[in-house]
Amino acid sequence: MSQAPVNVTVTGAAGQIGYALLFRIASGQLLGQDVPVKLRLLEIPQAVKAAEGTAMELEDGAFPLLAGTDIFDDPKQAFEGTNIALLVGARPRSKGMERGDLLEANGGIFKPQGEAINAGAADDVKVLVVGNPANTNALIARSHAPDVPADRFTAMTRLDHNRALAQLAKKLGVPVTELKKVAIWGNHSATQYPSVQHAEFGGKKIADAVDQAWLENDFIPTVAKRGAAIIEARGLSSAASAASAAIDHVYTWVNGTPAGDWTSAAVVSDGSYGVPEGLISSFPVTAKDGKYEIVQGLEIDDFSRARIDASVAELVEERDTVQKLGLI
Ligand SMILES: NC(=O)C1=CN([C@@H]2O[C@H](COP(=O)(O)OP(=O)(O)OC[C@H]3O[C@@H](n4cnc5c(N)ncnc54)[C@H](O)[C@@H]3O)[C@@H](O)[C@H]2O)C=CC1
Ligand SMILES: O=C([O-])CC(=O)C(=O)O
Repeated sequence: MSQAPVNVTVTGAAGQIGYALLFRIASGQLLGQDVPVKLRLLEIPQAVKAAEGTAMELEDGAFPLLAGTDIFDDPKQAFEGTNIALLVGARPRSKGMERGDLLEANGGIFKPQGEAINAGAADDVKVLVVGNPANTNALIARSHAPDVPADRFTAMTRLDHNRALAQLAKKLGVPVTELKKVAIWGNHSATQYPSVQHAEFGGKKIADAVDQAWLENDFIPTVAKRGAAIIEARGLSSAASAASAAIDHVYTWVNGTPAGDWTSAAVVSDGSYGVPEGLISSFPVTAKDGKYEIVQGLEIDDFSRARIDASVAELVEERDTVQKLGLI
């Protein structure tokens, strides 16, 4: 360990995603095998004891890159000096509950966390919001962190991106590594638009290899409703796959996307593709020098346009709701 440890704050550390995520961070998969990390866990007071148990197990892992684990129940302390903030803690959706129902319940969590990030995080802080409704929770946190550059606030649609890759690989009978330029647009919700308009496999266009009916009736709904299908099957929402996607999102943010490909992340819109400025919407993005950037100049066909607009309309609605609730 030659360099100083990177401070990584994880909220909801005693939850199911936390349990899958922390050990992968400690093993070096978040930032790289030569980067020591210090964990700062945030939980609500009732769950601090459980977080302490997880911290004991982290200790028992004897991870060479783990420089220590601290536990807090106060966001101000948890985000002090943090370089990477993973905002996981929220109330998960239970059977039959829609994301809209969660806005009010979760909004209150993300305001104080945004304020704490603004007050105490390191200058280079990068924030990933996982807790649902992730895009709008990120919007709330960001609106209470006016001193932090807008491009440091992101929400997770990498799980949707990975789900799309998996479905396409299965359909086409190719490994996921062959697939390029798949994109998730819009909200991390059932309205999201998983797009293959520009996607390729082995140099060929995916849109030419699958029929439109399969895309519309099978692929898009399967990816967009996968979260609900996992809840139906497991009785609990996705956890290990969500943790894995959070690792991918941050690793890519820090280490970059490969040439000739992109990934998907919800980032603050600059007005690109008609998405209102300031909304946190998923786009195809590249990462370079520690920055995510929206891929520019893509031609958007009519089918894609309608799907993007529908999901963005939902984001506008969520924004208007939290505005009315005084959360932004
Ligand atoms: N963006 C995405 O792709 C995905 C998002 N999710 C979302 O991630 C969130 C977490 O999921 P799970 O770990 O399964 O939930 P969980 O219920 O197992 O854990 C949530 C944890 O957050 C803690 N918590 C609640 N309020 C907090 C606060 N104010 N500060 C710190 N911690 C707090 C709880 O005590 C609990 O330990 C949910 O909102 C879920 O819907 C889940 C899967 C995918
Ligand atoms: O649907 C949920 O609540 C969990 C989630 O976000 C997902 O699995 O994509």
